[in-house]
Amino acid sequence: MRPKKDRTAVGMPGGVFCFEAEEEKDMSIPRALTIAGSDSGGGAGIQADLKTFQERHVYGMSAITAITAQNTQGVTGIYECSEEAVTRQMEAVATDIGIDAAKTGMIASTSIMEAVAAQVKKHRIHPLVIDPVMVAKSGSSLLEEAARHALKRILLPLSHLITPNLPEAEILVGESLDTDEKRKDAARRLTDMGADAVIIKGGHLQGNQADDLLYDGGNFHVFTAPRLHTRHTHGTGCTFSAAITAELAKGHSLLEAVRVAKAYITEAIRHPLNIGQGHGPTNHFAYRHLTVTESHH
Ligand SMILES: Nc1ncnc2c1ncn2[C@@H]1O[C@H](COP(=O)(O)OP(=O)(O)O)[C@@H](O)[C@H]1O
Ligand SMILES: Cc1ncc(COP(=O)(O)OP(=O)(O)O)c(N)n1
Repeated sequence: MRPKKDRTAVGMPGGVFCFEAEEEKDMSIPRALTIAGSDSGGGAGIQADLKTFQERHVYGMSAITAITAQNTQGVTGIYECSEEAVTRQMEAVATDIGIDAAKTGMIASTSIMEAVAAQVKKHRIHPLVIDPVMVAKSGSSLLEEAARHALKRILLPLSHLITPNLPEAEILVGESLDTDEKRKDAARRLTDMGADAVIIKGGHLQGNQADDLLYDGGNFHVFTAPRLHTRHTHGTGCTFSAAITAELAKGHSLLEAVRVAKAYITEAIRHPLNIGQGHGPTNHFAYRHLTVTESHH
């Protein structure tokens, strides 16, 4: 929710920066907040989220929950922020700038989840996308074991959309999800636990497709894409949930937001940057290139 008092902004008419000092304008650029961990390698977490917001033409803000020392090969250190630090970051942006949509990423402990939930309620932050980050693809745990239940109890009921990957969905419902029917049932159960909608991502599926299953509380929708054969998939989940959040911040429907986000992440994986020696990051320039090319035809 945005604060009621007048805001001022430097404008971006037509996507071009404009430095008009004499007249302060409210250009109403959508604003999105990411509440997540920092990835020093720039591939996942806060960095992926802010890059995605920027590419989707949304003003990005951050509340950092933890600092990770991380690169394309793995995580070598995790330094959690205090509850007060997280609270103050959220309070600062909510009371001044305003938030049209927010997402969470790595929130490692129950106490930080509680601090985040208190701010979400206090400032009526909505829509909220919960990416229930548990384990990095490199294998490092990003969520304390004890906090898995807290995630269901504290964050899930606040979510407009929860975006588990397959292993995360299996942990949340406590069983293996090796068929379409089981995945559908899991999605229904996650909405019963309090999420408005659920998308079980298909990046970890076997086979030639990376299809994502969305349950919007009433109907199922499948967002399809061919599986791209690359090891450069660091930050795919963060990028995808950030793209959904950006489109929701613009006021788009959930279905439209997921449609755009699926196209964005598919292109970001299709054109790897080949950065680092391990699992390289998604390419945030790829979709821009695609849309520019499209507009010339
Ligand atoms: N190899 C791939 N080819 C095409 N799409 C992929 C691939 N890996 C992941 N995706 C897509 O990226 C998004 C993030 O999914 P996933 O990788 O499962 O999340 P996470 O990073 O949380 O494990 C989903 O839309 C998924 O279908
Ligand atoms: C700081 C931080 N947050 C989240 C993740 C997990 O990112 P994800 O998009 O799920 O992709 P992988 O890193 O698992 O490839 C992270 N690694 N670091």
